[in-house]
Amino acid sequence: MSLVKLQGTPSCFVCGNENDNPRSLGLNIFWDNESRYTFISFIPDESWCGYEGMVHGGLLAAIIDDAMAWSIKASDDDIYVTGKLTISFRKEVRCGKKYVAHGFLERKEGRRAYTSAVIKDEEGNTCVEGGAIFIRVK
Ligand SMILES: CCCCCCCC/C=C\CCCCCCCC(=O)SCCNC(=O)CCNC(=O)[C@H](O)C(C)(C)COP(=O)(O)OP(=O)(O)OC[C@H]1O[C@@H](n2cnc3c(N)ncnc32)[C@H](O)[C@@H]1OP(=O)(O)O
Repeated sequence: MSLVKLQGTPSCFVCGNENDNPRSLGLNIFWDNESRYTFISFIPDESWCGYEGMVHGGLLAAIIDDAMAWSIKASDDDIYVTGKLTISFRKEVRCGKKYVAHGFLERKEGRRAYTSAVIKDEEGNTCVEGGAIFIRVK
């Protein structure tokens, strides 16, 4: 496995930088050309919570969305937007613990790109599963 750091989008809530977006989570996105997975590792802090100590599901959806978007972007210069996002929260994600999100491009059909993603904890348990249909913008 050889991970390459992707550039991110400066203004992005997930992968931006604090100069362009002070509210960005500022997460780094990596790409493995062998497995064709994206990798986003993160340790949520208390400001990410909904219920105390439990990370907000909407925020996890944003990370999953980005992990999948970059699995397309890693090999395609076209612009895609999220058309449909599905998500299953299998196990709670806790503040202060380490997690990794992976995104994967399953296939393309016409203007659609079908993707999947997971968030796992350090023990390898799947906490969140996601899927999306991205649409290539004309
Ligand atoms: C200096 C550095 C610069 C670097 C730059 C790097 C670039 C960045 C790269 C990577 C970063 C990624 C980080 C971001 C990640 C987050 C992404 C988001 O959150 S995006 C925001 C949320 N999404 C929206 O706001 C979409 C809003 N919706 C729309 O705009 C339209 O509805 C759109 C474009 C999706 C479709 O509209 P139509 O009019 O163009 O096309 P129609 O004819 O409706 O659909 C085209 C095909 O797509 C299917 N389709 C459309 N919507 C669908 C849906 N919801 N589910 C399934 N299929 C759908 C249709 O059935 C049709 O399929 P048939 O061609 O007939 O086979």
